[in-house]
Amino acid sequence: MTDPPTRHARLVAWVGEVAELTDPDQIVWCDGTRAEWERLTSELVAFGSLVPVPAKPDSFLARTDPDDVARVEERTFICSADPEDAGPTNNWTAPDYMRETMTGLYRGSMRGRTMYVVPFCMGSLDAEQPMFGVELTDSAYVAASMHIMTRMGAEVLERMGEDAEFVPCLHSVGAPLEAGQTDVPWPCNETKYISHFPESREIWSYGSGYGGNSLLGKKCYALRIGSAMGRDEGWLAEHMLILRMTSPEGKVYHVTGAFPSACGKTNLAMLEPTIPGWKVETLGDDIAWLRFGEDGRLWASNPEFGFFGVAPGTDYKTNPNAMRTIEKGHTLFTNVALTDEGDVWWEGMGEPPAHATDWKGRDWTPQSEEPSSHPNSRFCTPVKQCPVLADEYDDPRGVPIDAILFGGRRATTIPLVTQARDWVHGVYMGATLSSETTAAAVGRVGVVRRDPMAMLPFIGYNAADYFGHWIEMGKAATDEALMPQVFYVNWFRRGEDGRFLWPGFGENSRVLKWVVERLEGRAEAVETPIGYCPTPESLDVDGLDLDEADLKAALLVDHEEWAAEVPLVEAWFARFGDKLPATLWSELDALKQRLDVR
Ligand SMILES: Nc1nc2c(ncn2[C@@H]2O[C@H](COP(=O)(O)OP(=O)(O)OP(=O)(O)O)[C@@H](O)[C@H]2O)c(=O)[nH]1
Ligand SMILES: O=C([O-])CC(=O)C(=O)O
Ligand SMILES: [Mn+2]
Repeated sequence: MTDPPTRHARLVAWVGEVAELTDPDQIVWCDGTRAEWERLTSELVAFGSLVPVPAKPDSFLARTDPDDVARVEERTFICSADPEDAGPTNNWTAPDYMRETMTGLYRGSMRGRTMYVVPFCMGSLDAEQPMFGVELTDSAYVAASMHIMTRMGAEVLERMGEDAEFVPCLHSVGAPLEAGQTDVPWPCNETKYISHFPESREIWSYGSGYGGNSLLGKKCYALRIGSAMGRDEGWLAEHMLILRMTSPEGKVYHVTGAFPSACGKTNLAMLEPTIPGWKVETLGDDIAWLRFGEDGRLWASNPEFGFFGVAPGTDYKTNPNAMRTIEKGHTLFTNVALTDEGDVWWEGMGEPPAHATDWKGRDWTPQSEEPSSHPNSRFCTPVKQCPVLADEYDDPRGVPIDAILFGGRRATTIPLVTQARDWVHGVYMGATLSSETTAAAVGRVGVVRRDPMAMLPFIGYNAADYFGHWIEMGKAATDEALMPQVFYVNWFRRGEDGRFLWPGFGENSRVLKWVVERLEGRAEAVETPIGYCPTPESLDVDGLDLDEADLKAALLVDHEEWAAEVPLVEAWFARFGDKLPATLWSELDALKQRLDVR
């Protein structure tokens, strides 16, 4: 075996230990070059794991095992020393027990395969303290995806020097190959573990090749381990898009938005405003790290280098900038359909082709009973290809945040937009956020659950402590007026006939405009029991073909619906016992008084 291309002794020792345990045929240190990308993708094509997408330059399609299509929340663990530190919303297992169990699974698990060493950095390499990680994986699909999703390779290794801190991320698909055994296109294991050790800042993943379970810089590091780091160090790791909005007068605002998986982050981040003179630029579509700047404001940066976006529903009408991003090629698609012309297709992308090959590799026509693409099918594409990417995407400081949006997918109750009265009320809104479940995680779809700050599956510690940390961030501000204003949005309210009341997508720029005008103290609002809501006149609906009754219904604060919400919030808060910050109970009490319920 060739010498490792680094003098980082701890890294070399760890790679050696893992190789000893997992027994790969060879070790490849990834350098992140174009040649390496070509090698990885052509090998994957040769093995049948990737199919070329000839209609798009340098693009490929992966079809996963039909049972390995989404994050597995049931199999995701926070292995803190004390179970209290995982809290009631996480699966907890004692770290020693988890290490023993998974060591058993990893023993020989890379046999017959290559172990890729992927040095990566979440966020800018020029940060004061670059956030390094190293992923060891036996999946070439993961190594290729990391090329897109992260800053990685030889330059990262170089910057790590001889002793930089890094988060060790171990990943195996759990499918060793015995001599003579032929491989399958998508190796994985029925047994899956996505484990996090917040105290030692380590990630161990086993059995799944699907992005959310295997691209360990993303949800595992940047959110679960990141949130635990943020608790200890005074910052926030959040499931948020970041965008810049420029008004016709040239005033610039930065907005983050926390919506649960498959609830509209990527779409809002790349939005094309329908109102004249306004401009939106993208900074991030999934994860934001929020830190105080020297000016006392909260600054947000996106630690990722690629988009891992939901494919279905994406087209030139809904998200033209995502289409333009993938049109440039260099994109890995997962579980979408392939047309006879050699292009990708999915539900919601214009007219269906007369014939295609579906995500399971079967013939598909518009008459087929099943959709052509998995509802959680994805595109993985470089941020740099986004035509509306803001220049600051690589600025280690990020951008100063003016407003934070919380949002969910709720058919009822939650109005189009509500402004919080103050920071603590905003934290209450986030802590009680609810949404219908989606295909982004394995399990039933369409069930309403609390998803605090859209972080339910991603908080790496006790959610009650996390709420406390949010409240503390407000207190830590030199002046609360410097903190972002908080808004609660819902693009997904439905009429009695089941259709969406609000057109959404580009039209959401109208809501952003109201948000900006509230920041400027210009837009009108009515004070309701749940916060400040737009008057129908204060929302710019010029040129919008929208029924007046629908608009009213989208904005409605329905007393009965909110009264019905109260016991659900009570039950949710009760789960945290004494740990729940008392101020959140006070917020609920005040709401009950305003609603006149007891
Ligand atoms: N009706 C409606 N649907 C939307 C809107 N925005 C997004 N969607 C749809 O919701 C689904 C998910 O949207 P995304 O923007 O990919 O959601 P996301 O939050 O980025 O999802 P993850 O990447 O899983 O975290 C897609 O099918 C979109 O077409 C909207 O404003 N209105
Ligand atoms: O993590 C994933 O699998 C994809 C994603 O962005 C999410 O589910 O929020
Ligand atoms: Mn997304």
